Amino acid sequence: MTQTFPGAAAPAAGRAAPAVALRGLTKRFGAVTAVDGLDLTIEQGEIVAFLGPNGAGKTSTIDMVLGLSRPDAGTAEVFGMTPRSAVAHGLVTAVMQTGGLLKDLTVAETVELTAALFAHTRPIAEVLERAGLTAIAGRRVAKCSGGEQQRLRFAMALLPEPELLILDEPTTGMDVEGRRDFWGAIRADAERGRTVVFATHYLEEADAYADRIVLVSHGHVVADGTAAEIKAQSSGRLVTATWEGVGTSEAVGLRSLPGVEDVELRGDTVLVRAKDSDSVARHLLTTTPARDLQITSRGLEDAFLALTGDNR
Ligand SMILES: Nc1ncnc2c1ncn2[C@@H]1O[C@H](COP(=O)(O)OP(=O)(O)OP(=O)(O)O)[C@@H](O)[C@H]1O
Repeated sequence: MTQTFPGAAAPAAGRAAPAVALRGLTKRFGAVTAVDGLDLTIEQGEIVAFLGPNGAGKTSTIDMVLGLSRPDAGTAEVFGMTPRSAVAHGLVTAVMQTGGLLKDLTVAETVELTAALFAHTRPIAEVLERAGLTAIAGRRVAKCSGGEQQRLRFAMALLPEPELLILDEPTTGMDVEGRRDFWGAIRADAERGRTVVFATHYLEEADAYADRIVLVSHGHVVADGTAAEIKAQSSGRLVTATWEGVGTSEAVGLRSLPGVEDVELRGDTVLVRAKDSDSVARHLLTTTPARDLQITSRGLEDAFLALTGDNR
């Protein structure tokens, strides 16, 4: 995808710079290493969930991507430039969890006041519409629900029409309906090609709204891929088949296939746990009398616990 940014440094010849490029990113707070040599590239247009348990280093990483803090080692680049430069160019904005709202203003007044801080913004009516706030534009912030307040922060973040939108645990404390409306607005907006990165510790949110999940634990990336890939990575898949008369020698044969982790026999049923379920299925169907194949993957929750060592 080729994009041009007014006033921004030209991207590397012939190719758009990644939205985010983190190399060996490290942040320490005294004895605590919050971010520990983190490497990550996010291409333009991706919707990425930054998923991890409490204290994994999500907020510390985001703060460095936004230029709010400096790495102790490594580098953070946003669209090929320093984070501060990207923020100054209006290329990146953020929706944070709390703060930044004046309770006595209305929704529209809040957006108008924020717009006055930028040299150029999208029309106010348009950002209110995109954040699903038109119907409550005249409502005082104090009367808005948690979900409506987050959509207001989203509207404020949309004003400079950023290329990259960063959300740090944006739905903490929201009810189910508020979350659904909030993500509905974000997803609809992302269809325009905006890059979206959000930190969360809600598995279901990462699964439902991200194209790609970057799982972090103890300050570094422990898994990276689609929800399905991450599930497969930690626990593999279970291939179950009916194989009349299957015995120990057949089980030993299956066990020797590449990527097979475990084989279990239950009467005429064989259960094979494997990283590469496709090749197991192919083997069973083409070289054995096995039939009634089923392939199932374990849940993202299992993957999360296995990969992060989190014992919530
Ligand atoms: N300003 C700070 N001073 C000291 N320690 C800090 C500071 N900020 C973060 N930490 C520590 O760094 C580690 C990573 O924290 P961080 O907030 O980045 O994690 P997180 O993944 O965002 O967690 P959460 O989901 O709870 O927000 C934690 O151990 C935290 O206590």
